[in-house]
Amino acid sequence: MKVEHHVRAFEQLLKSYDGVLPLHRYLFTYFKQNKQMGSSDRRWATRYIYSFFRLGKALSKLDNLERLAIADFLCHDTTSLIISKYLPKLEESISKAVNDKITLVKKNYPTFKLEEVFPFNVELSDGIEKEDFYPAFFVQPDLFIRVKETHIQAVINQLKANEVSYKEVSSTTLALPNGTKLEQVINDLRLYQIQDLSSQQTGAYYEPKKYDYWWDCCAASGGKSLLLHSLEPNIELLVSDVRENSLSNLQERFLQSGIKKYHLKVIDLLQNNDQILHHYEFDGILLDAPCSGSGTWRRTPEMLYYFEKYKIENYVKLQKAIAANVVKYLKPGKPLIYMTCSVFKAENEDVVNYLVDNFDLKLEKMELIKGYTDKADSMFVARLIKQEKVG
Ligand SMILES: C[S@@+](CC[C@H](N)C(=O)[O-])C[C@H]1O[C@@H](n2cnc3c(N)ncnc32)[C@H](O)[C@@H]1O
Repeated sequence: MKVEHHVRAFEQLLKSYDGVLPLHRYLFTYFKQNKQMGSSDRRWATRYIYSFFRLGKALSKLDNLERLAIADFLCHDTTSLIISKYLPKLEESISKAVNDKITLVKKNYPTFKLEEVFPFNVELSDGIEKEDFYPAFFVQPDLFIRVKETHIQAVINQLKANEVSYKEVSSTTLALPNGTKLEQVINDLRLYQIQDLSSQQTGAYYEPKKYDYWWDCCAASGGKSLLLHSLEPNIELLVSDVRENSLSNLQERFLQSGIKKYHLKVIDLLQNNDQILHHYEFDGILLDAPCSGSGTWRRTPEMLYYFEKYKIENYVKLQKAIAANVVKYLKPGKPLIYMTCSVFKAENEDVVNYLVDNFDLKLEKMELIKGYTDKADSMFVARLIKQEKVG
């Protein structure tokens, strides 16, 4: 295959994509419409476009193909026709560690600035080390599954039988190579849940008790609810979201997991919901808020290229409004678990401070879970306790 062929396929794809749809969904339709592309074409085009976006806005004055070669060099340990043609001097270093490759790129392109990979001049949450955070964008995260402790050996046996490599992260978590077709390997869907490591780790903040009544108020397809349920199956649970189709996915997943007893409502938390909820009082609320998703952009690197800073403020408004609307349904002494998959302080600590300043809430603990050191997403989680009324 000729390099010109690779170049043409990449350029056409880049020109046609505008950042509106998530890239993986766009590619699915694009390849369907471009049936002349064989499986090898599709594989290379996918690799190149993802590599390209992982470079964010770094070296933006260079020609796109040279940028692509640099990006592909940083993201992969096997070479490509584009690297051979546009970056021959670095090709022999392809298998070096990412940080060594970054040093080489800096030496050859003195204008290369790592901070332009994540080009948002915005304060990050406490504890993020930029020297680890930025290079992580060149490394594809793993696929994580959550498994019941009692089932983990059965899952491992099936992975071994199918020669799928895995890492045991904990007694309930396995890391697998991204792109593993799990449904072809493990036929019993009840045995595992796909859930990022950092999402799983938020569970340490929930602390549900037997017979509690919990509300997952931005439940989407139920990832956090399923985690909550695995921590304490004897709870009553209300799940809600503004998007009805997400809740259909949730129903499907709950069914597969054998969970039959729960309440489900479509609720828009920007509206007054006293009519529907006036008699509710919860022992715990999970608020996994809509957010920029900046902690997950290693999986969706197109966002490094297309996200616009002004949107952060819109998310913050949404987060504050939703939180304000749910706190009143929490019993005194009980926790609101505020979560985002953002690394921006404005969506994390600043929202928590707003909640503490404006409502009867006391911060018990909060943390930015740094997935970038574990080939995972990053998540923020805070546990806030509603104060007992005095007098
Ligand atoms: C980060 S996602 C939740 C993910 C989910 N908890 C999980 O673990 O898979 C945020 C959710 O908030 C929902 N949302 C956005 N605006 C909302 C609103 N006004 N009222 C209720 N839910 C809303 C979105 O539909 C989305 O499903």
